[in-house]
Amino acid sequence: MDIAKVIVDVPVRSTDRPFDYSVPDAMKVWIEVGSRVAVPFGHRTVQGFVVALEYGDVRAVPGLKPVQEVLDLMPPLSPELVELADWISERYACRKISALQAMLPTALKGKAERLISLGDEEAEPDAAIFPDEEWLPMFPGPGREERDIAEFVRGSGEVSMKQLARAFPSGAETVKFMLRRGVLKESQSIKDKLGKKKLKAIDLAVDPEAARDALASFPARSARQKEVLSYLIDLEAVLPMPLKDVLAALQVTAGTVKGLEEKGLVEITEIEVYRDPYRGRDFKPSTPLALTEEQQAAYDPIAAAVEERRHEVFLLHGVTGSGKTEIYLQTIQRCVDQGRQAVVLVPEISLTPQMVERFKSRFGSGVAVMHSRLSSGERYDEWRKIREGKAFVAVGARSAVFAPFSNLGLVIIDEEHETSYKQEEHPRYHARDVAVRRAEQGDAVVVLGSATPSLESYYAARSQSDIHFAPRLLTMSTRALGNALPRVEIVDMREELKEGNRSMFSRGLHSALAARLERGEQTVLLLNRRGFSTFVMCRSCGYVAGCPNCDISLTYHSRSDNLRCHYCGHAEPSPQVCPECGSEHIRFFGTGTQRVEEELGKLFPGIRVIRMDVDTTTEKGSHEKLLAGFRDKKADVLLGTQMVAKGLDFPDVTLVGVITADSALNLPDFRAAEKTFQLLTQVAGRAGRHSLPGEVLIQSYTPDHYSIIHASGHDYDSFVRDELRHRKELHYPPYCRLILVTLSHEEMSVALRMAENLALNLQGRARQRRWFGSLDKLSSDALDLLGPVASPIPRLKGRYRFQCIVKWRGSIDAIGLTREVADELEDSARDSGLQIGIDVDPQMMM
Ligand SMILES: Nc1ncnc2c1ncn2[C@@H]1O[C@H](COP(=O)(O)OP(=O)(O)OP(=O)(O)O)[C@@H](O)[C@H]1O
Ligand SMILES: [Zn+2]
Ligand SMILES: [Zn+2]
Repeated sequence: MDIAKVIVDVPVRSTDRPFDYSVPDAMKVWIEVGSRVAVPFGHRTVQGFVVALEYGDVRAVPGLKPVQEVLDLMPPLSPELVELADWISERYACRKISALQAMLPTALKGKAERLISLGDEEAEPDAAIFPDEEWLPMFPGPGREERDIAEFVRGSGEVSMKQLARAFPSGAETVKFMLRRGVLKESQSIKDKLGKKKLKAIDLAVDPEAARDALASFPARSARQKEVLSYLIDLEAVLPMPLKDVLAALQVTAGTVKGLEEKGLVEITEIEVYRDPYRGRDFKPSTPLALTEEQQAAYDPIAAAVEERRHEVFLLHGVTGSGKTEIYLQTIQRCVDQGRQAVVLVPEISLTPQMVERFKSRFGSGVAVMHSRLSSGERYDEWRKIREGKAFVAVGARSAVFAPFSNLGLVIIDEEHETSYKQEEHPRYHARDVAVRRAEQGDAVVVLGSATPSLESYYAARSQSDIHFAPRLLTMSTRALGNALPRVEIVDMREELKEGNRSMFSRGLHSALAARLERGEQTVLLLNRRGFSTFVMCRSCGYVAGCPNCDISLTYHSRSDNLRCHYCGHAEPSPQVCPECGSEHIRFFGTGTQRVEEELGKLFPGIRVIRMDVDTTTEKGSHEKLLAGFRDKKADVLLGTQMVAKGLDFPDVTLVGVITADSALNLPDFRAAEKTFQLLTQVAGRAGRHSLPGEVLIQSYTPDHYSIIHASGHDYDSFVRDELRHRKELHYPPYCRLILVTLSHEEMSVALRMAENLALNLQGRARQRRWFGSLDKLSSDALDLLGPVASPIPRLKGRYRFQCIVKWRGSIDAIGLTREVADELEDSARDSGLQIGIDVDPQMMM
């Protein structure tokens, strides 16, 4: 008899381990490692995942409960993904169940449902309670209701508690009474949030010969039926086909088909269909381009590793427009030719239709797309296309790293420096590191591509001594189409102010824009909004509208004319007068994209602007519409936030302007300079990509900052040199690794005490193990601790927050130790409402 080890969906720490269940004989063939099952847990039925199967003597384990149900015919996870989940839970100090669930589409997050069926035969309603039919009118009370309920349940065999409540809104008492007496019984089952989409289809019920015979003997008045039948005979090879297609093609009604069905000539069935988010769109097929010499030199080693099925990580450092995408496409082809599959990760915001099109054009319907703007039904179906072997390339955001391919040969991570590859909620994994781990398991190749590689990856490639992985560096320093990188000019905004220009546009940017309008060329304007918000301030007394639950200012939303907190969702109407001093001079501040748009309208009457930001891209497909409009030259300017900086390839864009380059430089984040450099380099790369030369203007209040100077010179190497020097001095990655521990509690004093407690315990234990010490000596194992200090957002959703930062290096198990100390503290403070969050390799320091 088999024993299944199951991780159950009960999100508390004490259940964060496999539980044993016996496997009933009838389920044996269906249960595998990776199966999703329903199991009894306490008094409930919960969903779980089989992480191991063992042969054992079930009789030796008294009280072992059986698996109740196998939820899918094909296990949604492979043994390889189950193993990966285990690695993630250790690497990122998260629960196993949350790692497993992160791998699946939400549609498969089943929840228990209570089902009611008729009870034992003996408990059948007896005559005393169920009055005879003729007496019924005289017994309108519980007896009658009980009979009706029993009939209702008998009719469907099994009904959910919900259905029952809907049919008998006031019958709850009676149902309870019946359950107690055993007339009804309750069971639980796991129900998925979403099913497969089914469509009515039509098929011949007899073989084509017989159908043809029937056709010959049809009465003349059934012309319509005759028409349908001969249509079906002609298309016999593609049956069953969707019923609605037949109805539409022949302009007949369902009644006509029904007639044929009654004659036994056709049958109506159901077929499963995939919800295709790109349905009805034509993708022009594309063929491989002849590679340039530089591309070839980068392509060869990647292709060789793929060919030899050898695990290797490459860092493809190629300037904007160097043709990285073509290399991705051709290496994927190599991988697919071997019968293996490929995953392409793209940051969520650059997963534009233009990007998807490049892959669909080359690989057609073999491409599955996974990102959060799809409906959950579409996402589920794209996922199934992969699981069922109908797709061989998955293009998607972060979570596509879990695409359920059976034989993954290549993972490409475009814009590998993007912080969005780190998930900011549980499980806090980094898709790049997960990809490397997954590729290691299956002898697959990883390509990290970027014009501005993250310092972590670049340093690892250069020093070949990193703890995560040591990629091989491939460099492309020229553009594929042979044109030069655009000329970049820095504009000192302090000078502008001195000379009396108070506008947000410098004179230089103004005249460059005017020239573009004259020549009919296009402009991309970037507003670096990181660090900016459109908050409401009183100009008389300085009052700023803040969130009552969090220590941050509220953001103004013009659409709804209200103020909202981006952290807790609190919303309130925007004030007409200042609540502090009563002044009417209260209005929203900060350089929002809307204000830039207004100003543009004033400076250049009639200018056509497409604005792209969180406000204009919330609707499904809006992103795409805006970009298509710009491509079709329906606008002179594309104005937006980070979204406009990445991946866009428009031939007529000859000017890129950055409104304020340095808004993010002063954020409390040690990566502030790196992010500024990356963003500026990326957006500058949008200009002059084709035949027309490009020009870039960067407006700045700190024009001497090295991140801005080096971005203007397209000088990645110098930037890295300067930035690494700072990181080394201050002991930040890549010279060590970080763990951010955040403690929160409703009472400030408790939060602080606990944070101090945690810091002391951590230090003490690190000392015992002789880990605690200075990070100055680069070669040794070491751990250091910063804090506790108040978090950059000191209060969130009504909870006070303190943080400690663990800095560590070497082969010590700092993650394990941090988790151990945090767990103990949480245990000792049980029921006090203390929450501890652990973020390994944090990307957001807030
Ligand atoms: N071998 C080639 N022959 C001709 N054209 C090419 C070749 N490779 C790439 N291109 C073209 O060069 C342009 C830039 O290529 P691509 O967009 O792939 O660059 P990239 O490195 O991904 O840029 P970015 O990092 O800025 O997104 C595209 O228009 C592409 O079609
Ligand atoms: Zn005021
Ligand atoms: Zn809030």
